[in-house]
Parts: sequence; C-alpha cells; structure tokens
Amino acid sequence: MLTIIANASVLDKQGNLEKKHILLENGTIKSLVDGHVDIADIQQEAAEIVDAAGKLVTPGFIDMHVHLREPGYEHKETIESGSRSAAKGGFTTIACMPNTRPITDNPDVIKLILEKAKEAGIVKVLPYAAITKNELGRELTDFAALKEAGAIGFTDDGVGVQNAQMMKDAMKIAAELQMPVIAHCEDNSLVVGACVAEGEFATKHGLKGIPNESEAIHVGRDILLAEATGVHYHVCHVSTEQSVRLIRQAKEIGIRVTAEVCPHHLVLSEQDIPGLDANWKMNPPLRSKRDVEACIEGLLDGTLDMIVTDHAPHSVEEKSKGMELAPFGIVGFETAFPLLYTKFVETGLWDLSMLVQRMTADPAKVFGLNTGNLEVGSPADITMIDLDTEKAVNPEEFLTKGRNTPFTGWKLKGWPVKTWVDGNVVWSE
Ligand SMILES: NC(=O)N[C@@H](CC(=O)O)C(=O)O
Ligand SMILES: [Zn+2]
Ligand SMILES: [Zn+2]
Repeated sequence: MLTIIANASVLDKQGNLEKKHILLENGTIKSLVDGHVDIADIQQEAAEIVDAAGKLVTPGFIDMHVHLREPGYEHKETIESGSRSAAKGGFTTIACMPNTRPITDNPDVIKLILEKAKEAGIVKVLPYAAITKNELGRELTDFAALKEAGAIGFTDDGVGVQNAQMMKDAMKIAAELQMPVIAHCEDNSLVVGACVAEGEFATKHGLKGIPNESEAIHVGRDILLAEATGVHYHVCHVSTEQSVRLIRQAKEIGIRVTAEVCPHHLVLSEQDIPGLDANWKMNPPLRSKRDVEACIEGLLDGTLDMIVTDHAPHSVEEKSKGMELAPFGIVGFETAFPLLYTKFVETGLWDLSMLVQRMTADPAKVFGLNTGNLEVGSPADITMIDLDTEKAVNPEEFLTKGRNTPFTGWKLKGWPVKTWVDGNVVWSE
C-alpha cells in the first residue's frame, strides 16, 4: 500500500523548509519527491493521499525518558494509554523507565512490557531495566539476561544510585555488554524531606529546599566513573547550571557522556510556581532562572543532547495531597512540542531545525536507533504538525490518564495533527 503525504513542509539538511511529497510503502519511506511535481503524476497506485499543505512534517519524535506505570500502577497510566498520549504528542518511539511494580529488574517484566506494547500496537516502546534489584541500591540486576530480554539500557530512575562502588560495578558490566548506563542524579543525603528547590519559593513558604549540589555531585562522580570504565553514561533530566558545566567539560576531554533536558526545566523556574500546588512538583524540581538559562545554553551548544519529557503521570487523588506529600512528577507527551515551539521558535529565539533535531535525529544517534529521520528506506515514523492554530492546554482533553500539568490554560501553537508509525496512522486529530 502506498501513502502519499502531499505538499508537506519538510526541513532540509541546512534547516530550510522545502515543499515535498513523501511516499510511504510497506512501512518505510519510499521516496521524497519535489513539491512542484504534480501529485496526479505520482498517485496512480496510491491507496491514500494525505494533504499536508501548510503543515510541517518531521520525523516522529523520540522520547528517551518516560514513565508508563505498567505493570503495577495502572490507575496512573497503562502502556496503552501512555502510548496513545505519546502518539497524540507526535512521539513514535518512547523509552520507559523501570520504576514499575514490580520494578523492571528481571527479564519477565521486560518481556511483559514488550508484549503489552505490541498488543497496544501504537508507538515503539523501548524498555530500560533497573541497575539494582528493586532499585534499592544493594545488589546489581543480571545485566546480560536483561539485555537478552530486550532492555536497551540500565537505570534506577526515580532514585540515585547512592553507592559509588555499586555504580562503578554497574558501569563496568554495562561497558562490557556495550550498553549505556542512564542516571537519575540525586544524592539523598543532601535532599532529606525537601519537595521544591532552594530559592525564593521555598523560603517564602517555609519549605526545605533541594540544593543544586544534590544533582551535580552525582553527575561529577559518575563522569569520573565513566572515564574509568569507558561506559556510555547518560545523565537524566539535567536541571542545574553545575551539571551542565560538568557535562560540557567532560565532553571536551572526550569522556563518553550524553545528557537530556525536559521542557519544564527550559520554560519554568521556581519563581513561576504560583502556590502550594503539586502540579508544579517534579524531580528534579524547578530551579533558579540562572539554572534555566544554563540548561538552554547547554541545549543550544549540544552539551545537552536531547529533549525528553520525563512523562510522569499520577492520579488526581495522589496529586491533591499537597506540595509536601504528593508524589513528584508531571505529564509531558501532549504539551512538549507546542510548548517549546511557542516559547522558543515562534519568538525567534531558536531555530526550528535545532528543536526538531533534539527530539528526533539526536536521540536516535545517541542511542543507536534506526529512526528519527526522513531518509529513504527509514521506517515511516512521521509527525505532521499544525504550526498556526493556537489552542489552550486543556488536561481534560489529554489521552494520558494523568492530569498533572502546570501548563493548564497556556495558549500554544505547534500541535501535532497526525502521527505515523511504520507507515500506519496511530493518531489523527
Ligand atoms: N520525575 C519525577 O518527578 N517523577 C518520576 C521519577 C523520576 O523521573 O525521577 C516518577 O516516576 O514519577
Ligand atoms: Zn528521575
Ligand atoms: Zn523519570
């Protein structure tokens, strides 16, 4: 079956927009034809023609840090609901974190996730496995068996690996298996009982603050361990100026480190938190304006390789417990691109192509995925985006089960309107 996405605006290698017809066949990109060719001339056997006139068409977005909550927390999200939400946000490949119940620390859970994702048949789901059993930091999991079952990397996301020797042992084994270690960087001894970052908001509300060093100490430690072991080390949700600095220096001297940053850490600081509303509570927390600036700079100069959402759905009930008691985390799939497009591209601060690359080709390159581009022969994982229509964020319209977002009511442009995975439409407005 041949699909033609006609009259699409596509970014070329130089970042310029060109008009193209994109032909999809058997799940892959068959060809890109210049827009001035009449569609009538190429449409003979086309089963479907999608008119993309006036729309941006990009590779499907890749999100290397998400929480799908299944197994165990299906009231927050399931692999199916999370996949639908991802597709609506323009994502075609997502990598899910192991802090499920049970924790994804054995091959059976990896297999279960892969099966459920296949059953859902929506987006490509790549599971991470835990570094330590139960993410307790005491005993390593069986990396070889987890890799064999389909894990794409190792992480204890949700908590930091507190013990340096444990982390070093993990990196050694991962390096031998040519697998990456992905780290949630947080030194517990510096955090105890805090729910927001140190800063004006914490002071005003008499809350204990999370200091920047709690993140950066792990980043620094792990960079040294990565240097010693040669592993590919990837830093989760970077949020501090100090972490950006350490990663930049490490890259300069050739240590194999990569990093990600979340939309909320690029558009919000702790000063934006309106009150004691747990929809503004996430880990790492919203930090100072200086940290936000440093993260933006890091993204622009490539120190931070990719954008991830850290999509972390929780129930309304859980999030109603107040700033101190509610769990950390906000949802992210359905607002990620519109948020960054509206805040940074529409305002002329960023190139559209930089934003798209950090959500497609760059994560694909870092994790060795055969997607994230519109090249002939690649999987037809594609997103079509309306850059013109302004719409307010309405959590009631989300496909995720989560309603936990700080962006309610924000008026945004850049909404994905159609998503293809392997040539099949998986979401359409
Ligand atoms: N980011 C969050 O605030 N929460 C995540 C855990 C995590 O990513 O560390 C979660 O699982 O809810
Ligand atoms: Zn984390
Ligand atoms: Zn996470």
